[in-house]
Amino acid sequence: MPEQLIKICGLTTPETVDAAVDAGATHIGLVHFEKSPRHLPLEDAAKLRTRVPPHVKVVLLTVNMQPKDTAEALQEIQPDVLQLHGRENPEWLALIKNNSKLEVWKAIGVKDAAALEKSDRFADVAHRLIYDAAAGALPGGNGLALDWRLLLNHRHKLPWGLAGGLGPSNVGDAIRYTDAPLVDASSGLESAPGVKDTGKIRAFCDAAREARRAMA
Ligand SMILES: O=C(O)c1ccccc1N[C@@H]1O[C@H](COP(=O)(O)O)[C@@H](O)[C@H]1O
Repeated sequence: MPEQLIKICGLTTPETVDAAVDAGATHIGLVHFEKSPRHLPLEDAAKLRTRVPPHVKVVLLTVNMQPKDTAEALQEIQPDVLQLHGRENPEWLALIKNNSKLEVWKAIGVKDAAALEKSDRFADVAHRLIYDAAAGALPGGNGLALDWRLLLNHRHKLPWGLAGGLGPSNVGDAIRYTDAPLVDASSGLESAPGVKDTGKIRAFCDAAREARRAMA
């Protein structure tokens, strides 16, 4: 049975990082994007990063960040993965991929089948695509789900993950319906914007693993 990959994103406190690790998240996400309620200054992100054991991967999420600032963030936080969640183009990803050992993930806002097809242009320059709802008030983290039916007949050219509006009550359906190898959640695990709920983190991880187990 393949391991269900689970990313808990937008963690901002030591308690919630520990809760995600204890609940069995495979990836934890730190957001460095000032407009987000989950934004972490570099110094705070670097401190949280040190709590994460080596078997859990740290994903740094940025949005349209300039190369110089990106280099500084990578140097300070030393993530395992860089998730680009804005309008970054394939050339920009190629530059990062060719100049570092980082895994590079590209978020794709999926509003229709054409958007999904267009994501193929990242096939050679990303290690994974994260399919999210199209941008709302923020480029992501809006709690909006994409139309999962769009994913059903798509031929994935590289590893992928499902994000957008996932929480404890729908992650099982999402996995059963789309067979997503990785599920990624943020606002659905909060009691208020930017405030993660450790009970929801645990329930999300349990539900995701249970759905995968039942499909084996
Ligand atoms: O979480 C944010 O604030 C955020 C800001 C800018 C870009 C992406 C952001 N979050 C990511 O968006 C998806 C979906 O989030 P949600 O579960 O619908 O809240 C996920 O990858 C978040 O990490």
